[in-house]
Amino acid sequence: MGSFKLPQDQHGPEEDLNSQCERIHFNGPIIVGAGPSGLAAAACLSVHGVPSLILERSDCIASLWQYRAYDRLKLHLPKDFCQLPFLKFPEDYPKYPTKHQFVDYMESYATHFSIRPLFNQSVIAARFKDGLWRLQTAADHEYASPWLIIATGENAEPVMPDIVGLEKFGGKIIHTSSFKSGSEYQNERVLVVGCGNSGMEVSLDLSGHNVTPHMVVRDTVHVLPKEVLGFSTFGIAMALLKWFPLKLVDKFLLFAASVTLGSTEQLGLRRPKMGPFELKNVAGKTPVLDTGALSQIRAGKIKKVTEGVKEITKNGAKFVDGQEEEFDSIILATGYKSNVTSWFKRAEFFTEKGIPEVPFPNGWKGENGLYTVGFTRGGILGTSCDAIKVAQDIADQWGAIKNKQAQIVSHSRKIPVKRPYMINIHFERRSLQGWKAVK
Ligand SMILES: Cc1cc2nc3c(=O)[nH]c(=O)nc-3n(C[C@H](O)[C@H](O)[C@H](O)COP(=O)(O)OP(=O)(O)OC[C@H]3O[C@@H](n4cnc5c(N)ncnc54)[C@H](O)[C@@H]3O)c2cc1C
Ligand SMILES: NC(=O)C1=CN([C@@H]2O[C@H](COP(=O)(O)OP(=O)(O)OC[C@H]3O[C@@H](n4cnc5c(N)ncnc54)[C@H](OP(=O)(O)O)[C@@H]3O)[C@@H](O)[C@H]2O)C=CC1
Ligand SMILES: O=C(O)C(=O)Cc1c[nH]c2ccccc12
Repeated sequence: MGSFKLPQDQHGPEEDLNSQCERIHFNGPIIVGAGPSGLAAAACLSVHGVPSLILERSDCIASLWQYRAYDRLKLHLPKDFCQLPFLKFPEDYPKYPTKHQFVDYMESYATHFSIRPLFNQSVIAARFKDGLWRLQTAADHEYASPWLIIATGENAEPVMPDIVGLEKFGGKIIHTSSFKSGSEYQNERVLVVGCGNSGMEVSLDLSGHNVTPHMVVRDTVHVLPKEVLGFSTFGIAMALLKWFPLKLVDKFLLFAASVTLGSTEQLGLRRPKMGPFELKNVAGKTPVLDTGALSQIRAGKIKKVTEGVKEITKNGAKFVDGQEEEFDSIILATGYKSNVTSWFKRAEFFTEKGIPEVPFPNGWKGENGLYTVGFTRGGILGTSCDAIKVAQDIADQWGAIKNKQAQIVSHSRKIPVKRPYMINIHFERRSLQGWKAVK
């Protein structure tokens, strides 16, 4: 059962979140977010016979993949590492499914497990009161449940950089989450800020559409081949990690990268001191898996801007190295961030960046029925690990509650029960007047 505390307000004001809103009580866990993590959590729970309710801010599942991903996006890890628990990708899918195939898979996943999220329910506040998590949505509903599973993801909001003069720019500025295709930029002069997987692939896409983008590389970056001798680099790393320490695996990957890609340093892409997988674990910085951008940089079809942007002007940018260029459009490939701290004010569980303070593999469980899925820095593979553990943990409590309730009904007498069960029963009896129940 872990560390259970007496029910008390953990955060938020003493008074109700919003006394005017419609109040809905759900007996099973409430999941926030209908991306891969929320769906995996719901599916794993349903396998244990535990009902769950998903609240999703968007109007569809997997909104990151449906609305905020560019046209040419494919999984850059092989499909074996990106499938969700209990349902494999279709046999005929390619090794690296397209975003459309991934979305189709997730639609089938939701259908298979009868997952029907409530859409247009953006959670804007959460607090724990009287043994229950209470969630307020922008749609003026308040939901209550003994369990809260946060599955809003590491990529909930775009990071907008604080670059001097950005507001003065006369052309178009977008974040990569709104980028669809280089075809919309033909013959334009484009600045891409950032050189992670998004910046590299957007630059590559632009270079295929008669654009020679300038890509800002302000710091160090690890670029790895997507595959070595036909085997995915990620797969190789996972296999080696079963036997060898992380640092040694990183050394091997860097050797493989130098053999297959040549020296990236010579192209002006300096490598961080820390190895690629260690850096991903420690700082969440994903190495770039090269899908072709490197050869375009080598060929001069993607121009690198080292040291960064000093200032954006009305017509272009001034760079730290003193150069100045004119641009028609700026694409911010500056990454994403969690939004948890904006609605969940529980400082001791999440870092200020909105990811669990305790790193993977132990960040999935908090106190008082709080859980997270998908904040692992390990992509969809990490999501699956979390979802299985969270569901098992809740299923154990659920089973115990159901047993106790059955005993109470059959014996019609007061049975001494441990606190969590008591709270559930206490809650059902006393605190729910005026709340609608969802079955
Ligand atoms: C472009 C891109 C490509 C990627 N490719 C891969 C890959 O190939 N392999 C891999 O393993 N990982 C990849 N990742 C990592 C990626 O984060 C995961 O693949 C996956 O989408 C994470 O799932 P998630 O459910 O945790 O988060 P998300 O997919 O972001 O889903 C979270 C959901 O929560 C909703 N939400 C957010 N805030 C609220 C709120 N307050 N109230 C209600 N709902 C809310 C969102 O609308 C969203 O639907 C990629 C990431 C990006 C950005
Ligand atoms: N095909 C796939 O599967 C893809 C997967 N992804 C995944 O999505 C996630 C997000 O990737 P991505 O969108 O690339 O974001 P990342 O966070 O990985 O990269 C952001 C980039 O922007 C740079 N940056 C941030 N602020 C500034 C600034 N003010 N000036 C200059 N540069 C700046 C960062 O530099 P610095 O490092 O110095 O901070 C970094 O190069 C990753 O996990 C990635 O792997 C993304 C695209 C495709
Ligand atoms: O693509 C992503 O964003 C991921 O998080 C997947 C991922 C997890 N660990 C990695 C290590 C190297 C490259 C990608 C990933």
